[in-house]
Parts: sequence; structure tokens; C-alpha cells
Amino acid sequence: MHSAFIPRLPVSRACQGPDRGPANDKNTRRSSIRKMAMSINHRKPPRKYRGPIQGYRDEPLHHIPPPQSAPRPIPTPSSSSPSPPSSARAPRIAASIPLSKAASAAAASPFEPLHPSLSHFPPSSPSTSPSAAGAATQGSHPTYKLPSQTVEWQRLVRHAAEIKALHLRHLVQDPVRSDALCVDYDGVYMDYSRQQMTMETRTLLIELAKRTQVGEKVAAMARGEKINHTEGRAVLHMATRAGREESVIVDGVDVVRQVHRVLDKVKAFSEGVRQGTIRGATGKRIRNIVAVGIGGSYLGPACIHEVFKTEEEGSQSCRDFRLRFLSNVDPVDVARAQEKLDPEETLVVVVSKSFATAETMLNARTMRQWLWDGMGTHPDVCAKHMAACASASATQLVEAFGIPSERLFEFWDWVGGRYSVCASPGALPISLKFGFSVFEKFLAGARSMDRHFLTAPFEKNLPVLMGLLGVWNMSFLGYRCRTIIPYAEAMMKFPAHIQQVDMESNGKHVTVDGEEINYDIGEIDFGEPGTNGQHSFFQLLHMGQVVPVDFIGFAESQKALHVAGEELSSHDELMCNFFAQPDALAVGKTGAELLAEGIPPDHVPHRTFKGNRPSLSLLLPRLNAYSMGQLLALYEHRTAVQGFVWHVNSFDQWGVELGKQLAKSVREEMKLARTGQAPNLHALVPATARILQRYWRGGGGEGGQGKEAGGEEGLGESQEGQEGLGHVNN
Ligand SMILES: O=P(O)(O)OC[C@H]1O[C@](O)(CO)[C@@H](O)[C@@H]1O
Repeated sequence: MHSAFIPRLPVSRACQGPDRGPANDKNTRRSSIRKMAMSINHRKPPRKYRGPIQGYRDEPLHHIPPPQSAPRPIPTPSSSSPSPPSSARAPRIAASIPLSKAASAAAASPFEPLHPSLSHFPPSSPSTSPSAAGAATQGSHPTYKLPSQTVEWQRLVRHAAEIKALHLRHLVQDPVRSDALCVDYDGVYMDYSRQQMTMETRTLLIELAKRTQVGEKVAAMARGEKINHTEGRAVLHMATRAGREESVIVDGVDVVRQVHRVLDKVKAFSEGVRQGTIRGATGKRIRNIVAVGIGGSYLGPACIHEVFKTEEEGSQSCRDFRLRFLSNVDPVDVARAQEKLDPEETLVVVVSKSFATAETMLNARTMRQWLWDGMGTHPDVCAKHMAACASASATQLVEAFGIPSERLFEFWDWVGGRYSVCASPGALPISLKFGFSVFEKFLAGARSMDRHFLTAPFEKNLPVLMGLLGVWNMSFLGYRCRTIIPYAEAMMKFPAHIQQVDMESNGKHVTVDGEEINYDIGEIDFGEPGTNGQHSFFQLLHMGQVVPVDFIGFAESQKALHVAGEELSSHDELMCNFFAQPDALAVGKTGAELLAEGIPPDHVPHRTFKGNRPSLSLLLPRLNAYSMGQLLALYEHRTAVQGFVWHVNSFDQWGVELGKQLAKSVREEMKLARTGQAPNLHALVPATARILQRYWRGGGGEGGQGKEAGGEEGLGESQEGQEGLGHVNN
């Protein structure tokens, strides 16, 4: 196998000052592109050149001569200095991850060589400084405050202007480009040929990734360095699905052993509950699980719950069990969670890393009260009907709540809430309902993607490519939103989960060093399953602002449905849309085409599709626990890659704190008003004080509907309460 086949500019040229534009490097880059094309296509004869494509002004890759001989391995990034042995360079976690069968097959395939040398991940100096990630920008490269100051970034700025002059309608017709812009790993096939890019774009993006030391940052993450420096924490969600034989040491502790200790505990407990050896306080079998949690302690588990309900093993193994999620503090959500459940058959799992989130803790107390109402307040009720998934540092809070430590399924400070679905927050509720073996398959899928992420060369690395495309679309082409459209109803909650993963991670305004960012980062993510989304917001995607789309589809459905007399199965029908939409977005429809179809001229502008709208397509064999694990890890790593290139800390979330603090202040006023005391509304912004008063009146204005409907009660029981309110009004 080749040790590397990523074309690189010679270090001396690549590192020259920002004044070196694309024109100066044209020859070098041409030869790089040629090498890339050779390395990608070297096992197939080149396609026949079919003549120039109208409007397509990119480097004519068709002109590249066929390789004379097999390409020589291209020097690795460290070619200017002696490389450490690969074992020394490999992050511990990566070095020992075993290949799944499928991955082994991929590794053996002549078309998809895995990168054996891990040359992207040389060890960065262990650092817990304010910017462990930032420190990675040192070394052989000059330091920079912002990636936008680098020559690699500036090249992409200029390149974006060239790309904007091209149209996907023409780009997609190039078979060589089309072949080159797709990746296949362990059943995950990604076609990104409908991105507004050429192969040169990919080369330039990979150069940016190298300059921003994405490889080193990923390695630092995998090694357990404290790259989340604002919280002083390692970022080790990959360790939550590491194999038992692996080892990652953080603060002298092997975290992989901790992970497996908890997974073993989850397995034993969930099997006990499912087999009926572990029962409720009154001796009844546990049949219902209510998982109480919010944000990352809800979205990931709820997302995979929907998928596993329809996957082959899960749909069978879940039959005797019901799992509900109680997330919102809205009493309607509480009512839904409790509806028709027998407390004697119910286990409440409180999922909260901090065990202090206001909404979750109120809901936990509400559920505890419901259990007490059903069975009395004997300590056994809490001990046998409640469990917790919380950070080890919240142990005392859990015990004080009445949940014994043997029912605490820990996770750790080094797993971010939004990255915790592979740890106990997902493991416990999901194993209770579906059995541990389904969850294990999910972990195996995620582990496979982790391995790929840590070892594949950038140009074949799914998460790296997806992350770079995110950077390209957002920071260089200016597309600030993106959408995920899974053509699988069971993935209905995936877009919402990824929305949190990404927006809480990369919604930042400063770099790891606190430098104000001067480029666009942090997309708005949203999505819906197809085809439903098509009948909702796709109008805007086709004719309004440009929103890059991720289409996700599966070759086989979880359910076979082919109604007699129908030409196609329901799944084929669904997938026809999956295949059609990317071309509708990319190619569009011109006025000339419409006129030729006989559309009245005055309608033509309204019915013209400008096209040139980017998307990528992910096609997997089947939606199941394993592929769900792959997709989850793929999207988690995409976010990390973007954050690494943008030079931000993707693993803290200070942006949620202010709202929480202000809610506390409002809560104080609310308590005063509700206990008949005068709230101190002067402390609030006038508009807030005004709308609060309206709330206390029942939502209606003076003499309005709400007041008539009994809103007066909301003023509090005493005269002081009303005076306090009146005072602010004046
Ligand atoms: O698991 P916890 O500590 O209850 O936090 C829940 C969620 O709240 C947040 O902290 C945001 O407020 C998320 O990051 C987290 O996923």
C-alpha cells in the first residue's frame, strides 16, 4: 500500500507568504492535480475525452495523460524532517482499533486503500495550555491568529470567485470529475460531485486542513489532551465506543476501562430488568422506561430510539417494553410521558450530566412524586424505580436525590452532553428497551467510522471531506444554512440531534485564543425526512436562498412494502425522489427549456429553476443500529473538523449560560408574585416586566380575554403583588 497519496505542494512553496496567489503556483498545482487524478484513477483506464463542456471553465482534467507507471508514493507531510515510526505517531486509540469485517474488506480492496501510516496524526506536544488546539498551529508552520490570514485561506477566497462563475449544470456532466468526487467506506457511499467545486477545490481545501493542522488536532483529541481548554476537559467521545482492548490515559486513568466498566453494568442491569430478575418495589416486572433529560441528554437517545424501533433486531426485542422521553418542562410533556403507565411497572431514568439542569430536575422531581403517589414514599420506591445517568462528579447530587449509587450509570466530564449518546445516556434507556446487543452494534458502527476518521487520507476521509465542504460552503461561498434530508422516516429525529451537535459546537465568535473571528462560521442546521420536506420547505431550497443539502438514503428498506398492482415498491418510490432532488437542485431548468415545453412566456420567470445549488448524497445499504452508529460518528466528526479548521473550541457551550442565569432572576420574581409578595420588576428590562404582568393576568390585556378567563389569579394573592406590578406600569 502507498504510505500516502495526497498530492502536496512542496513544503517550501506551500509555506511561502500570503502574497503567493494561485497564479504563481499554477504549475505546481497543475502537477499536483495531475498526480491526484493519477492516484485516484490509476487502476482504471482514463475515460475518453468527449470534448469541452459548455460553460465549464475548470482545469480540463480530461487532458491529463494516462499514467505511464504506477504513481510513486508522495512524500508524507513530515518529509522535510525524519518521521517518527508509525507506531509512535499513531494515537493510542487509533493504533489498537480493530477493523470490523467490512472495514477489513475495504482495506483489502484495491480501490479503497486505507492509510496505514497514520501520517496525518503525528503527536502534538502534550498541552493543557489555554489553547491546546491553538498550540497545534505551531511547529513547522508559522503561527497565525486567524486561519483567514493564511495563504491557504486566501487562495480559497480567490478560488471561490472562480468557482462562482461555473455552473453545476455543466460540472455534473464531467465523468472524470464525477468519479473523483465520491468516497466509499464500509458501506457508506458519499457522492459529493454536486458540490460547487472542482478537484482543485478539494486540493485547496485539503491544503487548508493541513495548514490548520486538522490531523494533529484530531490526534490530540483522540489522545485525550484537554482540547476543551475553557472547561479544562478532554474530548473523548470516541473512547465511549472504543474496543475493550484499547487504552486512553487521561490524568493517569485509563478511560476505556471506565467506559467498559459502565457498559458492563448497563448490560447486567438491562438484562436483569428485561429478564425480570430485577423488579419494582411491589414485585411487578418493569415494562416502562421514562428517560428524563434535555438537550444532549435527550436528542441523541431519542434519535436512535426511533431508528431501533424499526431495525431488524430492535423491532423484535423491544416488544415487551415501552420507552418514553420526558424532555420539556411543559406539563403537557409530563402528561404524555405518564399517560396510561402503571408506576409499579415503571423505571424512571434521569439523564443529566450535571444533574442540575433546571428543567430536568423539575421533571425528575415530578416523576418521583408520581411514583410516590402510586406506591408511597418508602425509600425503596426511589431506589427500585429510579436510575441516573450522570457525570461521576454529580454522584452526591444523585444520592441526595434518593437514587443509590448502584443505580448511577456514570459518564464523565470528558464526554460533552451532545456527544454522549454512546455513553450511558444512550446505553441505558436503549438497552433496557431493545437489549444490550442492539446497542453494541450501534457502538460498532460508530467505532468503524472513528477508525476511518483516524486513519484514512484526507481525500478519502468521509468526515474530513464533509467538514471541509461545510467550511467551503459557509466561509467561502457564503451559504449560512444547510439541511439534512434522510429518506428514512425512522431518522426523523436525526436532523434535530445533529442540529444540537453542530450548532452548540460551532456557534462561536472567537478562536481558541479569544481572537474575534472575521469569517463566517457555524451554519444553521435543520432538516426533515424526505419526501415530507419536499412538500414543505423545498420551495425555498429550489427557488429561494441557496441551502446546501445532505441527502441520506438506503438501498434497502427496513420494511418490505410492495402493494399488488403497483409498479414500484414504496421504498423505490421514496428513493426515486432521493435520486431526483439533487439534480433538480444542481441542474435546474432554464427559460429556454420552459419555452420549448410550451410554457407561456409570462410564466417562465416564475417557473425557472436557476439550479447551481449544492448537495451531497450518502447512500448506505440499510438503516440499522450499525449504520446509525456510522452516521452518528460521521456527523460528530464533521463538526469537529469544521471547528478545527475555523480554529474554535467546538466543545464548550458558554452561549447557553446567560439565558439560564436570566431565567433564574425571572424565577425569583415569579416566586414572589406567586406567593403574594411584591416582585422587584425594576430589576428587569421594561418590556420583560410588561409581558410578565400580562402573563400574570392570564395572557390578556386590561379587561381582555385572558383576564375574563381567570387571569387575575396570576397576580398573586396579595395586594402587594398587585401594587408591585402597578408600580412598574407607571
Ligand atoms: O445533561 P445536562 O447537564 O442536564 O445538560 C443538558 C443539556 O444542557 C446543555 O448544557 C445546554 O444548556 C447542553 O449542552 C446539554 O446537552
